[in-house]
Amino acid sequence: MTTFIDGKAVALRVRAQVAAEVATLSRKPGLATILVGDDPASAVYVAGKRKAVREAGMRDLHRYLPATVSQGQVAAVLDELAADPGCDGILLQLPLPAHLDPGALIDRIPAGKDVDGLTTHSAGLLARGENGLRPCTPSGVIELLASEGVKMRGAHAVVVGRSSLVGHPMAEMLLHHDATVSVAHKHTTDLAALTRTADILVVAAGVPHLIGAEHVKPGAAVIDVGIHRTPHGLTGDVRTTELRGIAAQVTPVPGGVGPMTIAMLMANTLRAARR
Ligand SMILES: NC(=O)C1=CN([C@@H]2O[C@H](COP(=O)(O)OP(=O)(O)OC[C@H]3O[C@@H](n4cnc5c(N)ncnc54)[C@H](OP(=O)(O)O)[C@@H]3O)[C@@H](O)[C@H]2O)C=CC1
Ligand SMILES: Nc1nc(=O)c2c([nH]1)NC[C@@H]1CN(c3ccc(C(=O)N[C@@H](CCC(=O)O)C(=O)O)cc3)C=[N+]21
Repeated sequence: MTTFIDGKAVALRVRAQVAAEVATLSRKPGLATILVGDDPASAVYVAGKRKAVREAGMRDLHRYLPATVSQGQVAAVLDELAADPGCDGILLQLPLPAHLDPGALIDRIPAGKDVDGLTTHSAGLLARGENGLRPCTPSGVIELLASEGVKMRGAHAVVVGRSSLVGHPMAEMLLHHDATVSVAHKHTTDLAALTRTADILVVAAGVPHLIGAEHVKPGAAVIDVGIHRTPHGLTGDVRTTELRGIAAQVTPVPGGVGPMTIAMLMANTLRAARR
């Protein structure tokens, strides 16, 4: 039996809880999403985040900047939001146009407002296992595993991908939950041999349909982070239908990790506002 994990349902639960707590606050938390340029996928994601902000009873402090904006102009917007006491969280949507330096811009976000968990400061707190704001997508994956009762302690977790947005923080968080963690990337020599040893397999490679039946140990939990827009709709990095009867749990795309990313962003914004 293979369970399809309903990320949308778990996400709605998290968001309802955040909204209930927001309703008790004397001041509404404010989240600033910053969208630079006209990448259509980014526009969809930011629209989803803004809708969640409104539904949580928070203030939407969205900023749009044209693709031609300079590094200095983006920095000025970030500095203004950093100084604004009504702004509790700042999210700079990635990817940025190629002439901008994302690392330098992200690091202008004060640690207390870093609801995306992507600054050098937040990454350092995660590496040291200290309290801080954590990246939303890997937090959402941990939440999904916990909600399904998947045991992390002592499990062999394999993370495919090592980006600072997903794979790397994912591996660190699984390590903090006492999993034994392996991280695969483009130079991994035999991907299938490694992934077949995984009790928990998190795939964030950005390669459509990379992972199939030949990569999965019977009884494993398989989490598909990948998102790709095709003429036939959204698809992930995992050939999910092949895993029926093999994996114990799999996440669908859409309706798996994506909605959790947005839910954890709401949770992080509430946390940032409380501090
Ligand atoms: N559902 C959600 O909420 C989110 C979904 N995503 C999606 O997740 C995917 C990954 O995103 P992101 O981490 O930003 O992507 P990146 O392109 O930044 O990173 C991809 C990682 O996968 C590794 N990789 C690529 N090809 C292979 C391969 N054939 N075998 C093993 N490893 C490989 C790369 O290795 P190397 O380091 O060697 O180059 C790299 O570390 C994308 O599809 C993205 O759209 C992203 C964020 C949130
Ligand atoms: N600074 C930054 N922070 C991010 O968190 C960030 C980012 N940049 N860049 C791009 C990725 C991608 N991402 C997603 C968010 C929601 C869905 C989501 O809601 N997906 C729905 C489908 C929505 C749809 O696309 O129609 C689902 O999977 O069911 C997906 C992906 C956040 N990212």
